[in-house]
This record gives sequence, C-alpha cells and structure tokens, in this order.
Amino acid sequence: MSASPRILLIDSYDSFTHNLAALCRRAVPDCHVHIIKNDALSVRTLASILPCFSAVIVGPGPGSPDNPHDIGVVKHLWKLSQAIAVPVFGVCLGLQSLAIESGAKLQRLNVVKHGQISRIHHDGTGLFKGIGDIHAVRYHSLHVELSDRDDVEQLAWADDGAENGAVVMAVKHKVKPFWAVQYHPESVCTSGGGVEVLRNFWRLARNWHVFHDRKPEPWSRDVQSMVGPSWPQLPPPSVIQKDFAASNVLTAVLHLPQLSAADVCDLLGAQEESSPFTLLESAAQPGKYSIIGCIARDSPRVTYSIGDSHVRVRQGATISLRPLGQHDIWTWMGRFIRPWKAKKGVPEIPFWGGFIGYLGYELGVDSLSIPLRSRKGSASRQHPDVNLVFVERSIVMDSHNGDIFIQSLNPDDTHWLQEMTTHLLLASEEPHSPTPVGPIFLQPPIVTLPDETVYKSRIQLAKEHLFAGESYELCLTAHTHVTARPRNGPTCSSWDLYKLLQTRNPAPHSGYLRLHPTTLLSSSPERFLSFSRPPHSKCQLRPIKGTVRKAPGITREIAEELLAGSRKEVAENLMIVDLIRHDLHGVVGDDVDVKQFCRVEEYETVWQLVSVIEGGSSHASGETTALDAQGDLGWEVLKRSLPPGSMTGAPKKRSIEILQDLEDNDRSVYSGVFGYWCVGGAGDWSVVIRSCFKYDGRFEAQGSEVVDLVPPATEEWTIGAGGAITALSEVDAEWDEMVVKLQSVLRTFEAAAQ
Ligand SMILES: C=C(O[C@@H]1C=C(C(=O)O)C=C[C@H]1O)C(=O)O
Ligand SMILES: NC(=O)CC[C@H](N)C(=O)O
Repeated sequence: MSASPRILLIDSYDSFTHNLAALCRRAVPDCHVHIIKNDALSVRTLASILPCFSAVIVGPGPGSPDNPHDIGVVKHLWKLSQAIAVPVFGVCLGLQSLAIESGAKLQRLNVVKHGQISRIHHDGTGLFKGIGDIHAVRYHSLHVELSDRDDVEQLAWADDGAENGAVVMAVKHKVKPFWAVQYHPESVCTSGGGVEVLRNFWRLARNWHVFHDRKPEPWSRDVQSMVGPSWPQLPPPSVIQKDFAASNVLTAVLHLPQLSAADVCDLLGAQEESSPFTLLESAAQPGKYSIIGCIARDSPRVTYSIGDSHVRVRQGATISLRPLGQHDIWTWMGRFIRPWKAKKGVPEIPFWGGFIGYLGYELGVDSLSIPLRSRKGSASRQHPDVNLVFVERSIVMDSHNGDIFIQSLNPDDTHWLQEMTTHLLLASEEPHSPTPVGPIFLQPPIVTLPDETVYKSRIQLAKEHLFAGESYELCLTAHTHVTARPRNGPTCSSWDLYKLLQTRNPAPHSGYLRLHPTTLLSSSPERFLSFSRPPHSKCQLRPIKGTVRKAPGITREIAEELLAGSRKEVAENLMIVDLIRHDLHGVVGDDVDVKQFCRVEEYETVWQLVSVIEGGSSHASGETTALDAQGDLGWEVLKRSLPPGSMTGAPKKRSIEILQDLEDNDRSVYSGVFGYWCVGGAGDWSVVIRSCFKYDGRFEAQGSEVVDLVPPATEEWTIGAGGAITALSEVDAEWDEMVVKLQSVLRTFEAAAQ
C-alpha cells in the first residue's frame, strides 16, 4: 500500500465529522483524509473513485438511515460489487445504514442516549483485539436488531438494563470488509474504544488489501477535483500579503485607578444618544480590561444585511454602498482591515484599534447555506446582520492596576493623544459625582412574555425531534418584548439602563454598543471565541451549557452536585464540547484540546457549567500557517463557527433548521456575537445572551446630516432567552430555566422604573 494512504470520509451533515477526521489521522500514520458530503457524488462516480482509496469512513449524522435524504450515497456503498469494495468503517448512522442494508431491523430506543457514556462489552477479537475496558459516548435515538439471517454479526453491545436491554454497539459484515460502531469513538469522553479501535480497523483493512492482493489505484487530478484536497483544507488566503504594515500604534499610558470605565464613558459622551458609542467591558481576560471606542464623526460605520449585494459604509454624513462583487461579507471585512494591520502596539493589552460591533445570528445561519425562513421581504430585512464601527482611537482600561492606555492608529494623532491625556487627568482630579440616575422610565414597562403554553408545546415538539434521531440537542429560545416610556430629559436612557444592568447583573462579557439603528446592552457570561495575536495565534472557546438559579441555600457544593454531578447537564455540555471541537478542527487542523471540562462557575444570578476548548496552528497545513501569519486565523475560525453551537444544539445544521420551524421570528442580534477584531490580529467575541437590544432608525437619515427627530414616546426592547432541550428535559423545568435567564435582564427594566 502507498506510503500515504488516502481515506475517504463521508459526512452526513454531522457536527462531529472533523473530530473523526482528526482521530483517523492519529490512527493511520501519514494518511490523507478527504471529506465529502453524502450527497456530493452519485453512486456511479463514487464507484469510479473508490479504488483510489485505501479505506472509507462513514460518519454519524441526524435522521434515519432509511431516509434517502439523510443517508445519501451511503445507502448504496454497501451494495457495490466485491470487485470495487474497499474496507469501510461506519460510525453510528454509518453502522445503522450498514446493518439495515444487510437485513437488520431499525428500531427506536425506548430511552434515547445523547451524550451518555456506556460501558461497551466486546470479546477482544478483531476490531477489539488487545482492547480492555471501553467507556464510550453515545449519541443515538435509533438502534438495530440483528438476526442470524443477516449479513452482519454483532461484535459489541451495551447493557441498558430495563431501559433498552442489550443494544448493538459494533458489527462486522460476514463477507465484505465492513466494520462499524454505534458509539462515538471520536468523542472527547470516550475512553478505550477511540483511537485503539480505529488502529485495529486500519490493521484489518491492510490485511484485507494484502489478502486480496489489492493496491489503491494511483491518485489523479480528476479524483482530487471530485473529492477536494485532504483535510484540513482551507481556501488559500484571498490576498497573499508578504508582511503587513508594521505601523505603530500611538499610545499614551496613564495610571489613574480612581477613574472607572463608566466615568471615562461619561466624559466621552456616552450620554449623547445620537452619537455612536462602544464599550466592551472586561474583554479578553474576563474581569480585567474595558475597551472604549473613541468614535469620531468620520469613523467608518459598516453595516450589512443578508442578501444585499453591497456593504453600507457611513462616514459622517457620507454614505457609500460598496459592492461585494464576487466576495462575501467576511472577505470584504478582511480586506477592509488589512491596510490597518499593525504589529507594534503595547503587547499586553488586548485591543489597539480595529472593528467593534456585532454579528447577528442569521449571518451564521446564512453562512451554513441554510435559507432564512422568516425573511420574506419583512421589515427585519432593514436591520443590519453585521453592524460594526472601525475604531481608530480607543481607550483601554486595566481595572486590576488602574492603567489607562490611550491609543490611535493614526500616526499624526499626537495632538489628540495629548488632549485626551489632559482630559483624563483633569477628570481624575475632580472626584466624580455620578449622575443621579432616578427612574429611567416613567412607568413600569409593559412586558410581553413568550406564551407559556406555546413555549411548552415547543419544548415537547423539540423532544419529539430528539426521539426521532433528528437532533441530539436543541437550544430553543424565544423573544420577550418590553415597551418602556423613557423619562424626558437630557440623559440617554439606554446608557443609564446599561449602568443599572451592570450593577445588577455584573458579567464578564458585558458591553454597550450604540451603533444606530441598533443599541445593544449585554451582561453576557459566555465567551464565544477569543484569539490571540499572531504568530501562533491561539483560539479559545468557552461554551456554557447547564444553568442553575442562584438562591439562598444553593451553595457551590450544591450547585456542583446539580450541574457537574448531573448526567443530564454534563451530557448537554459534552455535546456542545464535541461540536465546538469539530468547528475548531475544521480550521486549525489537528491541534485542538479540551482544557477544561464541565467546571461550575459562579455568576451574579446563576451558576453555570463551563468548558474550555483551545486550538492553534502549531501542526498546521500551509494555508493555516499563512492565515496565521497574516493575522487572519482567528477571523477564519469565527467565520466558520457561527452561529455559536451552544445556541443551536447539535448537529448544528439540522438543529438550526428545526429551530427555525419551532421559533416565531429571526433571533437577530440575540444568539449572535459581539466583540472586536483588533488590527494586531487578536479578537474576542462573546455570545449575545442575557442582553437586550432595540432598533431606532432616527439617526440613520440616508445621505444627509443626522437628523435628531423627536424622540419616540416609547422604546421597544427585545430580550432573547432560552435553553438547551435534550431528551432528558422536563417541560416545566425548561420553561423555568428560560425565565431565570430572562429575569437576569428583565429585572433591570423593572428597577429602571423605580
Ligand atoms: C439560551 C441561553 O443560554 C444558553 C443556554 C444555556 C443552557 O442551556 O444552560 C447556557 C448558556 C447559553 O449557551 C440564554 O441565556 O438565553
Ligand atoms: N450520531 C448518529 O449518527 C445518530 C444516528 C441517528 N440519527 C440516531 O439518532 O440514532
């Protein structure tokens, strides 16, 4: 067999496929893994290219092996003649397909297993040779029942006792070189039956080749054009840049521990409703930094709505519509920032200048090529899915030691730096008297909650999808609408509301973005993705799954028991950890690690179960290294990992499709991400949860000066909230959990009227 075996991995639109590819690369030295979707090739084409591969892996996936739409070409793989057959290893849906095409019966489990660990019993031969105890993760609702007449036989099983009895966990074909497992060897929590089993498969596959005197046919360009380059595959950077501008970031450093971020924001005009304003509190290292954009009149404001062929860039009164041409919005943003790329700011601070803003949920949905069901020319089309400002001047505050960094990307900005220094010094001398914040709203706001009966019926519907094997976990959400009547006066209600939210629900990823028409107030506990500066950019994702309300008597020990000690909560978290590993592997290649698994963290109103996944470009392909050198690696990860898996469930694509049917409206800003992309190549993006937003078109007059029309008598705010539904979910508890999350923001509205 050739020195670098080629393996074909058939993906059934699952969210664990890259984990399987990474496992395969560990098990089979020097192999090339080519990944295709199960509907990419016809049977005939598949048959024509199979002889070029040493083996095939058939991955897991949503749905059922007897539904042609779910299983695609895999159904026919098992029937190909002996002459072209190659060794195949199936996983989960892959096993089910092999088994039913070999005569077995497909059944639903009585008690489905999603993210559950089971002991796997086997006889230690063949696929399991030399393997001891296996504890393996299962993600399935369906299973197969075998009889002696079938062409496959059982190799391993799990004992589910009264729940499901003995469940088939591995099979082999009696004649053909096909093996498969029902559990997930690639899951981070599978032990004993992961890489070991794949190595055994590879040994069996090689023996089969030797026995049948078969050698893979030579690789050709034609085959490559059908299956694409081997994984990890990335598009080459759209513009190769030898060395980006080594421009300096002008920086002045002050030590003013007496000034708070809110003081500085007040000084910079946060009260002025008509002007754009951005504050990211404690980004990069939760609890440490605040990043304030000093937005000038002509700072570029970039907005984009899905479906538009142009990006809208506004500078002062000038609005230009820049055509995207054949590029997508991501490439456009990458090109926009490129001339600003910088290497010489203060190394330890997270932000030197760059984009600040949000990327809405639907941007991620669109990037997965899922049609948006709710946008049939509706008004929400006008609302930006991307809303960013390019920040040339900024202030970064280190709340731990009181240092303040005043920065500009403009080399001729010394004067502004001096002026700002003077302002801040003066402000620090006068003890700041906080603006008395009386009631922000004149009356208690009118709150329209999601309809309880409808929401609960949707939880039940979500569970039906889980029982049918369509998804392993669904993050169901709903919007709550708040109509509030702001007090008339010189101050800006949203900024005051943010300050109130900050005191009532302090959170590591808080933020205030006033980027008209959108205003976003966030008290998010959840980091989606941060990435450090190149070279050797490190990406970190911190998904949260598992929530317990803080209440008297809920001590850390009890919270740990309720979260880390709960099979349901750990399973919920594990599914997202595996999904995030897949997303990250998809860009950075092999180098992905789970640094923290299911640790209980304390927040103001809730306890949460948090995991940490990291990856980088250390064992990367040429393209990844090139992206890293240009400071674009983290951006690529962001582009390919939205929407956040913790807000969709797994597998991501099918779960999003189901959720679009279950939910009433676009999620919009909620469930998206907000944060920054620094000109130095670093970034930090948080999940928009425990947040509220409103749209206000007053300051968006087309092509003319800003017109500050009469303030509306009422403001319409939206708060999204939800939670992961799994097969173990209880309807009432899930409703309560959604309300707890909602309350973390809603209570601030109630307090704002007092
Ligand atoms: C959906 C929300 O939160 C998400 C769901 C969580 C859960 O199911 O435990 C936890 C954090 C978030 O990923 C929300 O806050 O609205
Ligand atoms: N992980 C999988 O491949 C799941 C297969 C199938 N959809 C089931 O739920 O049983």
